[in-house]
Amino acid sequence: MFGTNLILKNAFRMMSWAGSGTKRVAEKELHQRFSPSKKKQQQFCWPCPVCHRSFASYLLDDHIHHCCGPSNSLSSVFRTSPTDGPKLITTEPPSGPVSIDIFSILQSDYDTPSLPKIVNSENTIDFRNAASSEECDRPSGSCGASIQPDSDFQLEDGVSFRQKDLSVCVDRVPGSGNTAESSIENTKSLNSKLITDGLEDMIKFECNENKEVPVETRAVVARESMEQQGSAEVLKDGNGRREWPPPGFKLYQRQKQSQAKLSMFFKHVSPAGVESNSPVTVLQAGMVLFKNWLSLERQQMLVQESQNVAHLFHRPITSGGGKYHIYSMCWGPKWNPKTHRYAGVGAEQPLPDWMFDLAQEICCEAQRHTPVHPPDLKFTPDVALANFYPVKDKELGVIGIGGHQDLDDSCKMPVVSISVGDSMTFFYRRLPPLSRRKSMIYVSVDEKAAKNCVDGDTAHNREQQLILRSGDVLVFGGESRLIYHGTRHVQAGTRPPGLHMVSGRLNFTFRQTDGSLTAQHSHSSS
Ligand SMILES: O=C(O)CCC(=O)C(=O)O
Ligand SMILES: [Fe+2]
Repeated sequence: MFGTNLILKNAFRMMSWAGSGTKRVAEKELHQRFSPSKKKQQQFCWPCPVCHRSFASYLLDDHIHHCCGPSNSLSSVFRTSPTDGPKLITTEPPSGPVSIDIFSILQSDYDTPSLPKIVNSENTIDFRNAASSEECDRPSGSCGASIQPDSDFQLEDGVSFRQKDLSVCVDRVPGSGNTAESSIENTKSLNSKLITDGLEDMIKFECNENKEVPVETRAVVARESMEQQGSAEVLKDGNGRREWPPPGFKLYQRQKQSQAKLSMFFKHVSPAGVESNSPVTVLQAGMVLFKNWLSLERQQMLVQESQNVAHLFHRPITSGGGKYHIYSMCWGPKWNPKTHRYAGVGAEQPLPDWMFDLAQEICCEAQRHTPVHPPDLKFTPDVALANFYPVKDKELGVIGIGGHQDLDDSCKMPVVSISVGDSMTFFYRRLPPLSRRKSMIYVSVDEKAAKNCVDGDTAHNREQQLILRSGDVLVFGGESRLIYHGTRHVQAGTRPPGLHMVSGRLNFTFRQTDGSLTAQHSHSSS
């Protein structure tokens, strides 16, 4: 729509190991130069679900033990029952024991973030400064490596791995423009391929039939800026055994491990979410994240506004006739949950002025960082959609919104999204994945980009994930207005202690309809 080419040219840049010009530096020196300080290793923190203080991931387990007593007592911590209808939100401070769903934090299942693990077993992967990109979060700029399983497979985004290939992933610091230099110790003859993709560089070392990644291989990834350097080490035992699935990976469907099926195993094992430490991050053109932007007071005001209209929250109907596992309501034009259409006349619930002002203020701020709308226009939101995500519950099943594009409203204007309450993972891609493109109507900002993507999923279209916490604000417009996005796993007990709200997450999205009041709502089933 804005004539933007979404395909990153030269996304796959071939780098020959032998001819890459990578500086060979003595191993010891590499260690000193590229191993991040202890402080950096500790950068990635998780909040304790009970006291909400943050701890380095590897300390959290211990802390929870001290904070809540022995782990068996945690199992008796009560869960909140599913909230519904008018009882959606409480303005009363919680009394009695803090309500947490400790299992969703401590246990790793396919839609629950696994705590980062640093595995040092003999025959598997030893991450010098972080964990594998596929299994958990890494501190920004760090890297992880993994030896591939005993069969060929293809990642969802079309990157294929042959047996024994090695991959090393490094977070990119958004906006830095730096790409990684790579080398692999002990190995002179492996081809390496650099796959650059938004937030991440992945270096794939290709083995051929005669050459495989030798025992005790050290892959070193160097970056131009010292800040972003790191190293990862991959160890195999003398027999070359590897653990399958790799630590932290979960096979969620036991099927014949054909090449096609293997890719399914990797579907939900990508990091639980990229956590940005900086207050403002331009994630890609037209998409900006403001961390902890909204004061607790204004978050509480949004909770209160939702409380005032709690009776209007309903479970929207999916296109298949089922019900979403979330509760929604809409300020502005009346939105019909059955037809997924705005009624257009007679606002059922007018958008409060202060919320309008807030959305406009955020949009102006976003526009200062990246174009989220045409410069000659002003964002005048007339719709605010509130979604309430209860914590995961047996009855409701998996909570979240499946991948979709927001097509109901003016695509010239951005979507301004505010998160309040428990944290949740937000995933996005530039276009729907190939598998979904066959079954859904999708829209691309740029015809050419869509055409280029038609035959496969390029690394450029790789899924990215964010953890949206209470007070975080995300704006997507301009070139990112039609991102394919959705939400998954609410992290119970992660909301700020001062926020008087039951477990779960509230999300507010402000949009401008521009009279396009009959467009079909595009949510897929959750
Ligand atoms: O909850 C969120 O962060 C996203 C909600 C969303 O995508 C939508 O309402 O269309
Ligand atoms: Fe959406």
